[in-house]
Amino acid sequence: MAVPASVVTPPLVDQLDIVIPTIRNLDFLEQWRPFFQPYHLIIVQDGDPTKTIRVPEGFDYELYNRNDINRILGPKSSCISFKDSACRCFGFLVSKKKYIFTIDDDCFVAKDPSGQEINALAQHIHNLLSPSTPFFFNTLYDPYREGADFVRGYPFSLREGATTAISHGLWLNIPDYDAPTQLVKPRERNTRYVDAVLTIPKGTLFPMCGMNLGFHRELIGPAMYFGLMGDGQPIGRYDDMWAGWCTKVICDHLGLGVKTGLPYIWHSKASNPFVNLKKEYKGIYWQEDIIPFFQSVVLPKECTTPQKCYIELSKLVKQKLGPIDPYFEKLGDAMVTWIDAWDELNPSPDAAPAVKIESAPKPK
Ligand SMILES: O=c1ccn([C@@H]2O[C@H](COP(=O)(O)OP(=O)(O)O[C@H]3O[C@@H](CO)[C@H](O)[C@H]3O)[C@@H](O)[C@H]2O)c(=O)[nH]1
Ligand SMILES: [Mn+2]
Repeated sequence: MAVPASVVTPPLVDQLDIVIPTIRNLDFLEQWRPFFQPYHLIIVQDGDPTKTIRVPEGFDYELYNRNDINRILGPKSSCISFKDSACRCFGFLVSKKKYIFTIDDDCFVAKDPSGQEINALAQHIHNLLSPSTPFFFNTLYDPYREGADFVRGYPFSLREGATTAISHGLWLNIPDYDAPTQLVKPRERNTRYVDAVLTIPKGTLFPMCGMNLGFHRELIGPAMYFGLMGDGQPIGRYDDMWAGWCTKVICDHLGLGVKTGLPYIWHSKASNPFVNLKKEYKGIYWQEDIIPFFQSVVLPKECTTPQKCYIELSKLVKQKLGPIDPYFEKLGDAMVTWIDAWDELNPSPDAAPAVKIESAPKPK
């Protein structure tokens, strides 16, 4: 007998948090209510902490503003950006769940070509719970998808695939273009719905956008730091790019998979290209050196956890990118602070307690 929809437990409902960075209101949640309501939200309020962000009724959430970040992290709060969507990584830090889905507050429910509303969260969960194929490219796309498989010539020894660590979704309407592209193509809209999920091959970097992103927090969360951006920093809007480059080289090293493609969201708001250009221009120039750096990264085999990989990467960032600009020295140090904060808030089960637990008073 079919189980009524009302009693079907949504997938990973107790193992996944939804992280939303915001400087606006959260009315967009009304459209996502059918898909998001069963899940716990972590809202990271950026900008003025005295501003009240209204959360629609009926959602289970925790909300953190800058005062909370400073209170919880103390001096380590210096690694969390202010006045940039990079602040979202604080939500990754304080979550206690196995998976994260992060979405921007100007991203709405999109429709597939049949007119069906897309449950982006469900698709990310499917992507994360099914293997990736980073070691050998399957030309029929996702072989684990209903109605597809591995094609002739695909080694059987590789068909088990790799555990998926990241699921990178895309956007209809406003594409995530950089400022120069936005300036020359102000009216371009993405209307192309490509019904595919691809594994990004091992050894290949990609420009990770943070607006519609799922990841396995336990496997790669420590590397999902969105860097030093926004207020007081020489660069902005490279938060997700930085996290994507760091996580991809670490996923490659640890044998984890990264997927891109479905699901689509409807991205509604084009940010100001002139403001974006001011934030991005150093990144556009620096990335011509940053990319070759990440392409050259080789992590030692002793780096068996994302934390160890990340600390090793921070040393290389300072050593190899520091000569470009003192910013990278600061960023390398902030990467270490991030890991310290991660380990403080997420002590591993076999680690010594983060704080000394006073021995219980002896019975009289
Ligand atoms: O100072 C800020 C600015 C924004 N936010 C929140 O972050 C997301 C994204 O903001 P927005 O939609 O205005 O910017 P986009 O240009 O569309 O974002 C793309 O560029 C990346 C920026 O690095 C971002 O991840 C991409 O999606 C919204 O939720 C804002 O409310 C903020 O917290 N602080
Ligand atoms: Mn946006």
